[in-house]
Amino acid sequence: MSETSAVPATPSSATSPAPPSGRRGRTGTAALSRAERRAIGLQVAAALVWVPQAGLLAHAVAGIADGAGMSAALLPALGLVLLGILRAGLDAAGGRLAFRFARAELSRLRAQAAHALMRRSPVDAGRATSGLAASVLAEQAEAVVPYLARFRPARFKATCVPLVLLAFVLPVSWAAAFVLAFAAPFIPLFMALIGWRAKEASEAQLVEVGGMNAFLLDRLRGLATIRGLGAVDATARRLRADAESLRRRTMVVLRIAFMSSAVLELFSAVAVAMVAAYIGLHLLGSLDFGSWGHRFGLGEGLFVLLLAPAFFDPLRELAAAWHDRAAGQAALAALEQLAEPGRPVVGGDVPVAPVPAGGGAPALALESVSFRHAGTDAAVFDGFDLTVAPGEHVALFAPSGAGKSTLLALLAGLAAPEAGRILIDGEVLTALSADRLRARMAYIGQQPHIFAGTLGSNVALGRPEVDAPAIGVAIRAARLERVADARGPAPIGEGGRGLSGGEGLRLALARLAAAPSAGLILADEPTAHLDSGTAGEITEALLELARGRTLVVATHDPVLAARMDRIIRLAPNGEIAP
Ligand SMILES: Nc1ncnc2c1ncn2[C@@H]1O[C@H](COP(=O)(O)OP(=O)(O)OP(=O)(O)O)[C@@H](O)[C@H]1O
Repeated sequence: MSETSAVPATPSSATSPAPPSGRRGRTGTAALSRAERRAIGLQVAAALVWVPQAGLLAHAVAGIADGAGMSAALLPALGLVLLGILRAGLDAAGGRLAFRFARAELSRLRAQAAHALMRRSPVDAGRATSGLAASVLAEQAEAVVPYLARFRPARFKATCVPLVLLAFVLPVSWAAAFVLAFAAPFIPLFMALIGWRAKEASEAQLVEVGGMNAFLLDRLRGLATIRGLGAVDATARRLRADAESLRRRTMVVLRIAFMSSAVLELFSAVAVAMVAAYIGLHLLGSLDFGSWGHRFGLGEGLFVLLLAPAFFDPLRELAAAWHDRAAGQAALAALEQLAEPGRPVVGGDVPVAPVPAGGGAPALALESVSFRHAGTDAAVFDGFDLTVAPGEHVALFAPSGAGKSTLLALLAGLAAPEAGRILIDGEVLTALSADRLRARMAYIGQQPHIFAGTLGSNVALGRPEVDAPAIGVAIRAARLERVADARGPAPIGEGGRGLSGGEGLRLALARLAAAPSAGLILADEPTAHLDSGTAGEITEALLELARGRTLVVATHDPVLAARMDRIIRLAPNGEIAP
């Protein structure tokens, strides 16, 4: 644990997204919701308006051909226009509804994944890297919208609209219906075959995009180290190779998408041409079969001919949206993976009211605590016991890897012990009590995270009760006045760029100073990597702030340890050394 900072640890802040509704499965898009059903229903209705339109058109042309004159076509033309307006309206309304539904669903899935990420323990090594999480949540997740707004309505239209049109063609000519019905299954068949390849290619492409984003973000963060090691060229080469590989994968996805539409166009063009040839020959009297024993006229023939291309329209639409399916499903899978619960922090769901100052210094007790990190066999603690009196200052003094940071994480409820109990002020740390108890703690990590912003905003961290005078007091308590005077309102760079290590730690102490309700301070090696003079100043400031509070400090610094009331020596196997 290294990036948490000295703030009262309240993961379930007011800004946390609500827990997922559980209305559906985790990526739950299998069943249709009411909003989606309505959107699809409107789009299907819009497609079916073509049936009366085709009927009117065929009737008007047949009338003109029979010598009824242009005036007989006026009424059908008016009907055609009105139906056209209705069709456009239904289509637009259905499209808008589907888009709105898709955006709402995407927000829900994003909130669900963000919630799961937030709930995942910082000691869980399986947690997605921040680059990957940012890439999935911000970029890849967008592929869910065309999948829900375009592909799914298109799939429903492709299953029901052709059947309805067939029901209108069949009474006129079973031969024309047969040609359409025969050609139709080839299209989904070939598209499915191509689709499997498309899905694979699209998933590989998404993995590549995610990997490249994660790589880029990590390298940007470590730019100074890369420069220091003279690895700029190697990093640039790797990035270029990644970009080239991504280009190749994108081309594969596009090639497959083009191929699927070519297959569709081929089958639909052949089928429509066959229907047209059949109708023409039938009208000329050269082909007598296929019309239930009677010869259909120009009107009926034209009606069937107009329905034939419309029969393939939904399939064409499905083919156009086919690529959305692969990308959308891959994005849903990525979001689902982010939403995996993993190893959660204890609690994290219970809203906590602000804790009034002066709650007192709590006592601590660990009773037979056992813990091992996920994916490791060796237990860091096995039946570990410890008690700390209220207001006591203790040092966890141990060599590297003995479990000091893990112990602090357990005390903060950032991970649950496998066995045993942790009591804070006599209250067992459980999912129900953790948020409340955490609101009385402050945590100073080895490298406090510093956000891009002013010094003051970094001290306040959005806490409404930390106003300008409180920030001033906190800055003085942490002995940061010199930095504050020099900086004024100038922003600090992200990650503390422009601040020294000691100043960064003092900023963490200022955050602590602005949290008077935190009766328990957990500090993880606050003097590590500092020169002895700065370490001494940090020690003094910490001790001053910890007056009247319980303090647990993990350290290998004998000078800091000597200033505590008690030193607890941890052996490398996580036991208290004699
Ligand atoms: N997230 C993690 N996943 C798996 N193993 C971990 C994880 N964090 C720590 N460990 C392992 O658990 C053991 C205790 O680690 P911990 O960080 O608590 O030690 P520490 O005493 O704080 O060390 P240091 O002084 O170097 O910070 C080590 O063997 C470490 O390799």
